[in-house]
Amino acid sequence: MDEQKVLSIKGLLDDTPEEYLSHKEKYENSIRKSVLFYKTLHSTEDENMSVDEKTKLNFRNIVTSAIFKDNSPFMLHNSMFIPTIMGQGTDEQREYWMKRAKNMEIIGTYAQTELGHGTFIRGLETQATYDPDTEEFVLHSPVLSSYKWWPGGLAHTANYCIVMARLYIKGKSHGIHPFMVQIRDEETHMPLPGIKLGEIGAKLGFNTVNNGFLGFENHRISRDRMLMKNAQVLKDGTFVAGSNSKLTYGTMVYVRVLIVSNMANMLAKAVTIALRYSAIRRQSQPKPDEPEPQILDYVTQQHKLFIAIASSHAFYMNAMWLWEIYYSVSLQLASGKLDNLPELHALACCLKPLSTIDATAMIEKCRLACGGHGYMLSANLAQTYGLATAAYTYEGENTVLLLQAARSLVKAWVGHVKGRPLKGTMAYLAGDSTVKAWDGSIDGIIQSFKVVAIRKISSVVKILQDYEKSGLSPEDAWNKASVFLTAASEAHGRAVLLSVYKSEMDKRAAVLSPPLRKVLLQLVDLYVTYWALEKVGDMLLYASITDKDVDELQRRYIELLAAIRPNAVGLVDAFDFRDEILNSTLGAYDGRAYERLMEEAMKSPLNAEPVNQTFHKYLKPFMRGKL
Ligand SMILES: CCCCCCCCC/C=C/C(=O)SCCNC(=O)CCNC(=O)[C@H](O)C(C)(C)COP(=O)(O)OP(=O)(O)OC[C@H]1O[C@@H](n2cnc3c(N)ncnc32)[C@H](O)[C@@H]1OP(=O)(O)O
Ligand SMILES: Cc1cc2nc3c(=O)[nH]c(=O)nc-3n(C[C@H](O)[C@H](O)[C@H](O)COP(=O)(O)OP(=O)(O)OC[C@H]3O[C@@H](n4cnc5c(N)ncnc54)[C@H](O)[C@@H]3O)c2cc1C
Repeated sequence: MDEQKVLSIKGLLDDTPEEYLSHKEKYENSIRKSVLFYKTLHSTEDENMSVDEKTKLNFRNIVTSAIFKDNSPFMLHNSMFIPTIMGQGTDEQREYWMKRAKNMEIIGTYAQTELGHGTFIRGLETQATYDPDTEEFVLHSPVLSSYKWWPGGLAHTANYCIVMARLYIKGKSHGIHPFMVQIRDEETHMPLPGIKLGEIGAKLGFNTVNNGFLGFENHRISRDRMLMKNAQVLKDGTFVAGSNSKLTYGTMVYVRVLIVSNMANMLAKAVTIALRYSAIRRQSQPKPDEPEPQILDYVTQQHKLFIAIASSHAFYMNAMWLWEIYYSVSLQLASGKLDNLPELHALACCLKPLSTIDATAMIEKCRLACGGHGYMLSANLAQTYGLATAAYTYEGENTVLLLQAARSLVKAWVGHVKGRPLKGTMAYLAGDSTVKAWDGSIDGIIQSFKVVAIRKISSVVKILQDYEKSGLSPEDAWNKASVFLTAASEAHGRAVLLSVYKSEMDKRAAVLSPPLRKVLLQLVDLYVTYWALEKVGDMLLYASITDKDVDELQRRYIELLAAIRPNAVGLVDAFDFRDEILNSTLGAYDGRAYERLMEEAMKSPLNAEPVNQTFHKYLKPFMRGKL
């Protein structure tokens, strides 16, 4: 990266650590850094790029911005505002709005969630009522619960937003559709008439994303502001429905795919910090006549951390694989072919939850593996956890998405039993679900995970059918069985994660140098063995593993940890995060953790003076019995 760009990254550094800034200063500082980031690191497309190149550039920009500035007030502009224009706008609307959005002439966000509804999109209450006399939509928030609540950048940053609102024409509801709405004056940045804007307040994390609220008081927009690729409203108010009402949900599928890659990146950052720290931290004296060992030499420490390296690789491989599927389905949708959309939706509904569940848990484990210093904000592990755990909820709360995936799995299984062919990533459900003898090879274990998924899906379908036979409605049967429906989805997702990681690594292994191939395949082996041990109950129940096999698996796992240990630091160095990006006292490349901890401590405002003014004001009188 050229020096100019490096200098600009240094500008991303905070002279005063963010934790000592006020809520307002944090936001203002983040705007400063986001502008700096965009001016230097954001790659802009040129006009003669193909759609293919433009789409992939946008994907790269989002991933880069996530690496460099994952809690920027501009986050939604790139990750949802632009993709919605691309996915939901007509050619003419795309032409006009993409230019303005790409050049950052306008800054947008995506306003769907309301105070009263986040998961249940069909329950959204913001109204867009068509007025054929003026050829306008009247946007209105009828009740408090209909206020848009959460959109990133909405509070003080964006001047435009995509509003997902319920379309009414002549009193009839036509469902939820996307509307391009200017919310602030482009010159003064004041909220436009009939628009109430504000910030929703401090959060567990993401405190510089500027999440806001938005209420409408009969605010009018012209007809051409409804994004009309998938459904149209003609001048006279005729509604023309799209081929599939779920096409308006397209941006969410796109972001779910993005999130899988973002989890790979977040986990890579956290394990780089924790592992580098574990290499310099020495503690305890197991052997009296020897120096204190690196904590990285404790096998329990390796158990905490090495799986995070492998998981980051697994999420990355799955994300790239899923992105290719998303991209090909998007091209099919463009030509009106919808039949692969359900599978893409189900895949995203599995991989987004599993990658966020695993990454969140493993980032927390990285923090805990650093002992007391992991608890310092200057370690940047708590903040990384805060960012990752948000993804459990946003873009489709994980339980809800796993239930969505279960919907597809149940349909596929019932169809299979009736003789309908299974396809794509569900084809394995038609496979043999009896395991004669445990096969401890990597492929054998992955096959066992597929058997577990088949058995869990078939057994939860049986529960559903028994409930319905007993007279329960399908909805009540579904709710009663929902714990095991999510378990079936998780099993399917686990089987996909494992098999895709293995197959994608096999594809790449051929071109790797033998030493690199050996190390990367050790990580695949570790990942598969780790999960077989984590899910040993399922293996015992469905995959004929014996206690002897488990004993062998445990020994193999221990040997794998030992084999990976010599390359562990090299493996996280290979993630190649600059210190400015890790932004961690514990994870810097030079390993000077103690010096950095002290340097950061001295930046605390409290250390500006040896005696704080409260001594004379409160403590001394108190201790002298005078308060
Ligand atoms: C790098 C930086 C990081 C990226 C950084 C990103 C920062 C992000 C900041 C956060 C932004 C947000 O959160 S934006 C807001 C995100 N909100 C959400 O994701 C809301 C989640 N809720 C939903 O998606 C929906 O409500 C859902 C749960 C799917 C239910 O929808 P419905 O009720 O309309 O549909 P259902 O009745 O359940 O199902 C009807 C049928 O529709 C199908 N269906 C449902 N959704 C579908 C879909 N998306 N695509 C295709 N098909 C779909 C189902 O499979 C069913 O098919 P059949 O079974 O065949 O009938
Ligand atoms: C950091 C962050 C950033 C966000 N950014 C944006 C943004 O930019 N734009 C935007 O529009 N939104 C944004 N959101 C909102 C986000 O999309 C919603 O929070 C999310 O969709 C979940 O909806 P909810 O909050 O209403 O939770 P709920 O749906 O109320 O979930 C609460 C509980 O109810 C359960 N539940 C709900 N429905 C069901 C069901 N059918 N079956 C079983 N259990 C159910 C859930 O599993 C969960 O345990 C953001 C949220 C966060 C945390």
